[in-house]
Amino acid sequence: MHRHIETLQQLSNKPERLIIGLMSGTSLDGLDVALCKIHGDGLQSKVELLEFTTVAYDDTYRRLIRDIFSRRDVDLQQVCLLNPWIGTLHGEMILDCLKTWQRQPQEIDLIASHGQTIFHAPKSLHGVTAMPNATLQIGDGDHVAVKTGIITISDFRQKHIAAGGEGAPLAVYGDFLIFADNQENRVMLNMGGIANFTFLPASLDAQAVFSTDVGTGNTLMDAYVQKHFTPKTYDADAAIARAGKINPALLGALKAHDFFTQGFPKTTGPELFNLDYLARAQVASHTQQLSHEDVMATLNRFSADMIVDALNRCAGALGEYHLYGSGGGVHNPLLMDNIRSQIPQVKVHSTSELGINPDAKEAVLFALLANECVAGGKAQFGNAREGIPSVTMGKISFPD
Ligand SMILES: Nc1ncnc2c1ncn2[C@@H]1O[C@H](COP(=O)(O)OP(=O)(O)OP(=O)(O)O)[C@@H](O)[C@H]1O
Ligand SMILES: CC(=O)N[C@H]1[C@@H]2OC[C@@H](O2)[C@@H](O)[C@@H]1O[C@H](C)C(=O)O
Repeated sequence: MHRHIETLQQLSNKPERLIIGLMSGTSLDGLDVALCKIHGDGLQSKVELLEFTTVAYDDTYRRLIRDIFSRRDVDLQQVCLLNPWIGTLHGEMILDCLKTWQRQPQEIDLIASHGQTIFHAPKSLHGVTAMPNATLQIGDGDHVAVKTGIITISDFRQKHIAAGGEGAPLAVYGDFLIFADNQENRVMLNMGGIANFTFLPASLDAQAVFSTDVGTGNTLMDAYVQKHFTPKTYDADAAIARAGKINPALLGALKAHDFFTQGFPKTTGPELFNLDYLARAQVASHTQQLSHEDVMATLNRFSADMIVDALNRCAGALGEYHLYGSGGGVHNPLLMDNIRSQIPQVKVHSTSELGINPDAKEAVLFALLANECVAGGKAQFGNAREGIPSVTMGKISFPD
């Protein structure tokens, strides 16, 4: 037997595994690195988050990715070059984290690498009937494995698409395993660049669990700040949005898109929600002259309203529920106020109350998916129903 296959077999029999989960999202703020101790698998999984860091990307990384990110007219050579380059860079970042945490690479059982999404094209976006749902993450896993010497599991989204999903949101798989609770209905709301939520019924009925993207989290606000408030990259503590007033005409125009009337589950990205989207809404609502502050106040409210709208549209299925927030959006106080004030009946918490740092949740999710890949595969998510197929995700890369 190949020694790495033997290692995998031993790993799968261990009571607990040390897994580094990585997430690099649409905000391009940095690489989230979560060192997790995962005990067991499937619905018996228990996660202890031992360490968490976001390694900030420098301007070069941001510029190189922005040149190709969610754009249809890219230099294909650059995409090809960035694929191994990002893999190696992420590997180096992990080695730096391990040094800081005073850990040796040999102690780590697995790396779970999401890679960098550069284009996400569900059918609802590309509209080409003969073509499937599609998504592309770069930062190849072989390069992460060779750089770190650690077996790496990567490219989780392709299996989901192959089995009938849109390649996202995958949050449902991890959320169900570690946050489902038989005492309360829970909604796990993540607000990164894009906002999504997972519904976890107290019945623990896998058929009733679902997950969906709902629209923008921070992506439009970030893009607007980066364009008009350089060198700021986001609206820290909503200082800019708080100085402005919501413009109802622009808000209405932002909401007037078919994406919001489509049923759930659905996925989206900055391929749809970008500055062109905003510009079209400004033209349609004759609001091109608005102050930057008013635009920001309106964008903030837009994210909140579409999150609340999606929650309310699902309200029949949700019943009474507790909302647990995660992702960078929980640090935007105006966004949180705009959500809370519209659903006063709902108790709003942070995932930190469930033992997981809200900034780390998505990286932890990928560690759980890697754990399932080597040791699980038994949890059922509703028998391949649309959007949540019961499949094992990820590709395995050996370090040599
Ligand atoms: N103090 C703060 N005030 C306002 N916004 C904040 C603050 N801290 C973080 N954010 C927002 O959170 C964003 C980062 O969120 P996060 O890291 O969850 O995104 P991501 O993982 O890249 O996104 P996605 O998961 O959708 O791809 C920042 O770009 C910013 O908009
Ligand atoms: C294609 C892609 O990278 N999508 C991300 C993005 O960020 C949030 C939202 O859009 C979600 O659908 C997804 O990530 C999380 C981790 C998910 O799959 O659950």
